[in-house]
Amino acid sequence: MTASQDPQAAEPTRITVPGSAGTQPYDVLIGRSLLGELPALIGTEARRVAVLHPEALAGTGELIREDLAAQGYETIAVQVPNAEEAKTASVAAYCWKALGQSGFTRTDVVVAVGGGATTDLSGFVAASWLRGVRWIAVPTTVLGMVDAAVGGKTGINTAEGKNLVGAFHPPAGVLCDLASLDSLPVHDYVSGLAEIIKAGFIADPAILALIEADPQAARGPGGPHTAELLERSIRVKAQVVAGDLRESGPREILNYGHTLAHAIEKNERYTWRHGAAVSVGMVFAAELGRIAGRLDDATADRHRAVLSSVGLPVTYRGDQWPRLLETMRIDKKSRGDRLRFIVLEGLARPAVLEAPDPGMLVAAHAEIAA
Ligand SMILES: NC(=O)c1ccc[n+]([C@@H]2O[C@H](COP(=O)([O-])OP(=O)(O)OC[C@H]3O[C@@H](n4cnc5c(N)ncnc54)[C@H](O)[C@@H]3O)[C@@H](O)[C@H]2O)c1
Ligand SMILES: O=C(O)C(=O)C[C@@H](O)[C@H](O)[C@H](O)COP(=O)(O)O
Ligand SMILES: [Zn+2]
Repeated sequence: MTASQDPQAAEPTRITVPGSAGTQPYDVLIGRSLLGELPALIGTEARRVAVLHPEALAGTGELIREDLAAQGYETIAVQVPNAEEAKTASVAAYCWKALGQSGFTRTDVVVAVGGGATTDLSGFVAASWLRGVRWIAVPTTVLGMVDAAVGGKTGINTAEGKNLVGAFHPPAGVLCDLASLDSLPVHDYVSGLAEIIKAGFIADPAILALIEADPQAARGPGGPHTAELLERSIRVKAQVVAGDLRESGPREILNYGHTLAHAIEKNERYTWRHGAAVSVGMVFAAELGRIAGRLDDATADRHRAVLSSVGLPVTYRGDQWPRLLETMRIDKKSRGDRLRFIVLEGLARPAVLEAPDPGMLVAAHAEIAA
């Protein structure tokens, strides 16, 4: 029996991401056994479908490919490396070659099955192939569901840093099958909690209360609030990107904690998970906000407490500051020589801190230095 024929499938939750900057609205579905939704999203014009998946999900990728082949599409499965190793120009070129050799035209469709690294790469391949083909995201990690697959930021890394090449190219739909979280290692599950906690601090403090009520339960898919945490975070993301797809202003709040996080990821040669780096980055941003006189002590301290309660890191090697500072200069929020950070002026009150005094950065760094 294919997943699309599962009689147990309950009605999924549907969150619509409104169209923005001339793009079409699309739905994020959260539930179980959602593969039956794929053909409607692929549409009737498509003849070929490419299923991109990481090595770790070879079985799932093949199952989806077979399901679509049985429905009459010409299908290819394209296996890419796990995690950040997939977000390179050479892997993108490998995918372009696979599309070219299969005769992939503008009406054909990419289906991305995997975590945020896979959906970032696949979305970028879809954005660049023939200058843009339709793609559908099937995120299989917490982080992919609540953040990476939603909002249309796609991209790859370069030797100089994280996500430096990419495109805004929203998917035609996002299918979050909760069953896929059962196979996710706890380390990866917890990494996704960092982006959920980010959504809590920048927009929806109820998220923080749900996690603080039982941090241990939040560390796995069986917790009492799993679905609510995912849904609340997706609603935050959907609402923010709806107003500013191309990040001309308000969308920058989703980058809370990311200025330092991306520098840590590069410094660690991408052996740290993104969420772990975002966790340290948010503590840094909270300290920066406090030192700049914008954020109260209690909210700043709450970052360290809630992040460490679920097992996320809140410190980083103290001897790396010059390298981190250098990398932060190429952050996408920078303007010329001016570094720009998202800070909080209270719970759910994000703001931009422009060109902070270097002494403030050093002082904030001292608070996270191990
Ligand atoms: N585009 C965006 O808006 C956006 C937002 C947030 C993060 N991101 C990006 O997302 C990436 C991080 O994504 P991630 O945390 O999902 O990690 P990931 O994609 O690197 O996946 C982590 C590991 O889990 C494996 N995996 C995935 N699903 C699995 C499953 N169900 N069971 C077992 N193993 C599974 C992967 O193959 C990989 O080895 C980073 O590159 C980050 O920059 C993008
Ligand atoms: O969607 C956004 O906008 C974000 O900033 C979400 C982040 O969680 C995500 O990591 C994003 O990929 C970072 O984007 P970048 O523009 O800083 O590379
Ligand atoms: Zn992120």
